[in-house]
Order: sequence, then C-alpha cells, then structure tokens
Amino acid sequence: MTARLFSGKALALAMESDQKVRAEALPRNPALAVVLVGDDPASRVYVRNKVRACERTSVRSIEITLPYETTEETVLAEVARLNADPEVDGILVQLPLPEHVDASKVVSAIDPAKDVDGFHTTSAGSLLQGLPGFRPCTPAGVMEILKAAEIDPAGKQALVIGRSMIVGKPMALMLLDADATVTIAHSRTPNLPELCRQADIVVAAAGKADLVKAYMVKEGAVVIDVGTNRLPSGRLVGDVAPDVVDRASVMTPVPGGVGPMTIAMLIENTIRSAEGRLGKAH
Ligand SMILES: Nc1nc(=O)c2c([nH]1)NC[C@@H]1CN(c3ccc(C(=O)N[C@@H](CCC(=O)O)C(=O)O)cc3)C=[N+]21
Repeated sequence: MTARLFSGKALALAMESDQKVRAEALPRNPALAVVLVGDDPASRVYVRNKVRACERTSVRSIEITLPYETTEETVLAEVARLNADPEVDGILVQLPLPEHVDASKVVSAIDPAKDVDGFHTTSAGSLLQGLPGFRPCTPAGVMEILKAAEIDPAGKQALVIGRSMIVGKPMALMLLDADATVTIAHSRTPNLPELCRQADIVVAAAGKADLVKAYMVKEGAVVIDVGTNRLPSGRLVGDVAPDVVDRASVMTPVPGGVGPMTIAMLIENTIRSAEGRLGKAH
C-alpha cells in the first residue's frame, strides 16, 4: 500500500479563512502574547511561524523577548502583567525555559482563562475530567487531522509513542475520549515493534528520528508523525522513517503535517478566548 500524505499545512490554511472572519467580527482584534526567554534558534523558527499565522488571521501578536539571564521573579512579573491586561486573550511562555527558571511555576502563574497552550494544571484537569477548557495544541491538531481525514478512532487500537505533558499524555486522553483503545509506549518500553504492529493508529511523539520503521507498521495503519528532529544538515525530519509510506494508508509529512496544525489550534484557542472575554458565545 502507498499512503496518502495528509497535508496539515493545507488544513491549517483552510481553517485560517474562518478564523480571520471570526477575529474581525469581534470589537477588537484577539491578542496573543508570546514570552520568549533566551535565544534558542529552534524556538525562533516556531515564534516566526506563529507571528505569520497571527498576521494572516488578524490576531494581534505581542512578542516579549527577554534575555537568557532573566530571573524567575522577572518572568513571573511579566506573566502577572499579561494576566492583568484586559487586552490580552492568550499567553504562551515558550518552552523550554532556562534552567534557573522553574517552568511549572511559571506555567501555573498563567491565568487559566488565558492558557491557550493548555499546559496549566487547571486545563490538564479539565481534559482529564472531560470538562471544557483549553486543550494542548499539538494533540488537538492531531484530532483535527483525524477528523478531516475521516478517520474515526472509535474501536480502533491506538498507540501513542511518548508520554510528555505537551503531547503524549494529552494525546492518549483525547484518543480515549474518542473511544479508541489506547496504549502508551515510551523510552522504557521494551517491545515497541510488537505493540506498533498491532496498532491501527500510531502517533509518534518521541523526538527520535526513524524510530518508527516500515517493518513495525501494520499494513493500512494511520501514522501521525509529531516528531520535529533537526538533523546536523539543518533538515527537519519526524520520528517516522520514509519507507513507512509503503505500508500506511494515511501518513502526515514533516514538515507540513502536525506542525502547522499546532499553530492553527493555538490561533483557534486564542480566538475562542477572545470570543469568551468579549461576550460572544461559542
Ligand atoms: N509553550 C510552548 N508551546 C508550544 O507549542 C511549543 C513550545 N512552547 N516550544 C517549542 C515547541 C515546538 N513547537 C512547534 C510548533 C510548530 C512547528 C511548525 O510549524 N513546524 C513547521 C515548519 C518548521 C520548520 O520549517 O522549521 C512544520 O512542521 O511544517 C514546529 C514546532 C511548538 N512548541
């Protein structure tokens, strides 16, 4: 079988036209504040892509770039200022933070009503309990891709590779909520090939190039590649080996797959936050 490559980029662009209309229907533009501490080159690419998506959707982007040496106290003060600003709808503190700044303390300082990343314990608790709240953007983007590709997880065997707070754990909960039978594999899982071969849906989010190889994949499986690994050459590759395309039915490319959908969901969360704040029901 040769997999259909599902373009997350095309889906993200299609969502943007509706998002722009909604953003422009509000009494003021929705606003997203991004706090970047230090100068990580990978983070800069991501921030630039976000800024461009904001421009295309009429979302105001507020960039706060602080030097690497910034103290935890100063980062917390910045978050407090953005919490109090009625013109700010979403706050994203770019991770990872420098070692001398406690990331969980900073994330928990964000007003949950502005937590468009969905990383606050309140947002995580809402997901766990099936209550409304902001969902983490990457797994939310994967669920949108499955929906657009008309893949219903109900009754399917899903394998999530990776257990991070940002992708793996929320991804497993969302697939479970969609009635999949979910297995979570991680770096200490000894029988990954065996588990992978049983899966109808594989979400690879381990951050390891070529982790998922063709021989591990069931014929006709859906393979979603969340990996973003930068090779020494500068090329961006996922966690899924290229020859998996010969076994899967649907696959997402890197770049152009989950990455653009992560940003589309961030914009979505920001506009929903603004709609709530500005009194428009959703
Ligand atoms: N608080 C926080 N929230 C995040 O969501 C977050 C973060 N910190 N820190 C860094 C990671 C990484 N991440 C990406 C999102 C989109 C692309 C993306 O758009 N990638 C494009 C192009 C990338 C390229 O060409 O370099 C693609 O895959 O096609 C990449 C990486 C979000 N992260």
